[in-house]
Amino acid sequence: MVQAARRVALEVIAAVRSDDAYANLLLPVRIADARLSPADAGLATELTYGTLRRRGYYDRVIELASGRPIDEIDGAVRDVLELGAHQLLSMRVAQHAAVNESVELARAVASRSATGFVNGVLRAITRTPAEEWLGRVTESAESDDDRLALTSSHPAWIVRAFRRALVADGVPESEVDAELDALLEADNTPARLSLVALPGLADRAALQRDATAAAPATDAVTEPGATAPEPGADPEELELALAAATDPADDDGSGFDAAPAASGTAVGDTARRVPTAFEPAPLSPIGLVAPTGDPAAIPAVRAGTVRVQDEGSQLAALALTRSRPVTAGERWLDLCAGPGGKTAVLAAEAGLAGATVIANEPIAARAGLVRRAVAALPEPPEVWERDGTRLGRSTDEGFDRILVDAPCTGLGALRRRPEARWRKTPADVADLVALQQRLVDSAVAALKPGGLLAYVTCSPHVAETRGQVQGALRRWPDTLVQLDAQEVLREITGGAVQLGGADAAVQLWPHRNTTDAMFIALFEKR
Ligand SMILES: C[S@@+](CC[C@H](N)C(=O)[O-])C[C@H]1O[C@@H](n2cnc3c(N)ncnc32)[C@H](O)[C@@H]1O
Repeated sequence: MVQAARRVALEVIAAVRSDDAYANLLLPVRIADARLSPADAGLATELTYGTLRRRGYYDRVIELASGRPIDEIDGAVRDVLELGAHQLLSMRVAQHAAVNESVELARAVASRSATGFVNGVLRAITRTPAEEWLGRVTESAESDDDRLALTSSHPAWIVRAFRRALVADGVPESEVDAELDALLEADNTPARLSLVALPGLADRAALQRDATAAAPATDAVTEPGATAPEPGADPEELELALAAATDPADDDGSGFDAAPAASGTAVGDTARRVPTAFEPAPLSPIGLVAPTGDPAAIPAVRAGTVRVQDEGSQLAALALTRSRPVTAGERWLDLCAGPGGKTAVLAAEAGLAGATVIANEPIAARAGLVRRAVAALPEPPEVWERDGTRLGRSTDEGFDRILVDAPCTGLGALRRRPEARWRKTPADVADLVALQQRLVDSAVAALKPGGLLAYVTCSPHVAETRGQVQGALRRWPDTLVQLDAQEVLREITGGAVQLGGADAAVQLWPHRNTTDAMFIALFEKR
């Protein structure tokens, strides 16, 4: 009998490979189906996330240990080998348990001959210490970026894109290698749990009280299935999120930071543990962070007045709402709103200042998530389901502030989605850049003279960030003026934010700011 945690992990890893499943959506469902104990749920999460994140490295080790190119190994066998390699090289699992359970898994999912192969390869891995494997993998690299790609388990094109983005953000040549190392490492480290208290609806002190009240007296954990393993992951919402996430027009680069996919949080270590050690977020004036835990245990989260949201996303929304005082009656547009994380912040801020918000999201399932995200607001925003690229020319009334939180590669949020790095290709960048440009042009058309535009991505790729800013200023030389988003962010964070870049745009980084790598540029329409 294979331990249930390993079986669950293998099922999810296999579904990610063969059905393009999203681990952070599927895993909670499988954990609940298998009725895993909290300890096993934590183990299954570590096995799944760790294997998916580091599979690039494990594949090279498997090639070296087996003498076979990874592409020539059957997919199901490869899944088992990667899972076994993760236990042998990165976890403190007893070698015999890792090997024997892997052989049993191979027996269940592959041919009889595969069990011997799995046994042989994993035993070969055990004969060399983990540090030596690192040395052998490093030696097998053909260039510096190739070495970094292998050891940090990222595709080489992403390593190169990060290097260019760091340079574009003003990192001196002599410091780029160290920063790149730190950035890649941050992608392999689960994010802290990050929450936003919606302005006017919840406050940070109340949340800290709630969290303490919800915490059990001992270090107990909640029953599996008794609370949602991920924020808001009740079956209905999960279904919606799954529908949205599997929509081919979407992919996961679109920044699910407020829906169930907020899950890159450190659920692996202490799945379903009630978060207790809340602290005010270091940067966001409306944020809180906790090392780990299940936010669904907090009443305010269940009520929708407190939401899971990366701190960088909070700052992006606040950059638009707080860059200058709001005049009552202003009309705001969230052009690419799904699943609604930033809409909720915009709408809460608008509610306090007497502005109104319209949220737009063309994918119906994601528009549904936007409606849910704002359901706790006394006056929820109207939700449109239009193509944002055409919206600008087709609206009669203009808007005073527009957020373009553009569909992007999501390269800035890889720590939250363990498999995402293997799904992206350079070709995605070209398609998204063209779409982003059309969305910006549409937003400019929809903006009133004197209105504000925030262009935001959860990617640091230069073509999606500073390239888009330069393009917009080139296309709209007499219309757009870039504002100093760095100054705005310094103001919002009370000077706490550490920024690079000699220009007016903001690039946040996981290794520097402990946020996703959000990019924020602000413009005013003349
Ligand atoms: C980065 S996500 C937005 C995240 C969201 N602002 C939040 O904070 O939760 C980008 C969104 O743009 C949507 N999108 C894709 N194509 C679009 C289009 N042509 N017009 C408007 N939105 C679009 C995607 O479906 C996705 O929901």
